[in-house]
Amino acid sequence: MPATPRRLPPINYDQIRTAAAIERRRAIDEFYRAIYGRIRSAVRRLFSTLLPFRANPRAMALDIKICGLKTDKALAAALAGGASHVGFIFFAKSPRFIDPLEAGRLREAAIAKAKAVAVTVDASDAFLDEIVGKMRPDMLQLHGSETPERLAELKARYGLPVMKVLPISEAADLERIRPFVGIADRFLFDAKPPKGSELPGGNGIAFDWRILAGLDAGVDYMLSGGLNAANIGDALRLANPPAIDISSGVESAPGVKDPALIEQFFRAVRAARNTRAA
Ligand SMILES: O=C(O)c1ccccc1N[C@@H]1O[C@H](COP(=O)(O)O)[C@@H](O)[C@H]1O
Repeated sequence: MPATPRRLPPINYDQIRTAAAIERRRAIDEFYRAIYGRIRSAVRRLFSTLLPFRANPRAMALDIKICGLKTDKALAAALAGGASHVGFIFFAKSPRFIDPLEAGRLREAAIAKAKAVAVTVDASDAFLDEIVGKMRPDMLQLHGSETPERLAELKARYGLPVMKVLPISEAADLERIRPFVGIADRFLFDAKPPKGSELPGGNGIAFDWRILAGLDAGVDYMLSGGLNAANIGDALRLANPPAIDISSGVESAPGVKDPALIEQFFRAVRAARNTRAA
């Protein structure tokens, strides 16, 4: 009997096309993986070269807040000097108190130049509503005994960043940062007010800046309290803060800002920073 010719299985072109497509995809993936790997190592090499320059983020920018502004001239001097923040005081007993509507008028000049900060002390919701509505601050400074819960409440209510003030006189006072970490957007360290003072801030009193030298570099804060043109060099050298805040040090009398003193303060800051950079 003649052998029945063996029939070859039909060619499955779909299978061949699929296998070729898979192979092509694999080759393309391989190619991109190799390129991606090279780019990643190049970027890593670049960053490790730059790392020493990133080691001290505080060596770069310095925010400067001029606080307790009440006049166009003082505000103009603060902006001309390069203030990053301008502060308005909403504490009735302060000689720097300003009406929210007037602060709202003044702050217009600062738009796109400096952040406008509303300084409040254990203010009620009603007063804060008025301040936020009339002045439209970029940030709230809480200079009273506000709790972390109150901070969270205010952040949710107004959608604004909050700066919590902590009075400092000894290293142990820095422990009070803890409950506010992750809630406060920034801290402001001020001296404790003298006994009997009606003002929680704006007293022109400094604390020992060396206390801040060992602070974790991740803590963002403003150094405040008794700063002036004569001592700012020492303050920057001893604490190396990311930001500074000044009020009575640029006044000719309580609540009276002096544009010439504001200019002099900025000059002193620049001189101190140039000396340190040299
Ligand atoms: O300045 C005030 O009158 C004031 C009132 C209530 C709360 C805070 C106040 N001022 C803040 O304190 C700092 C430090 O002031 P200084 O430089 O020691 O005079 C000031 O910048 C305000 O943030």
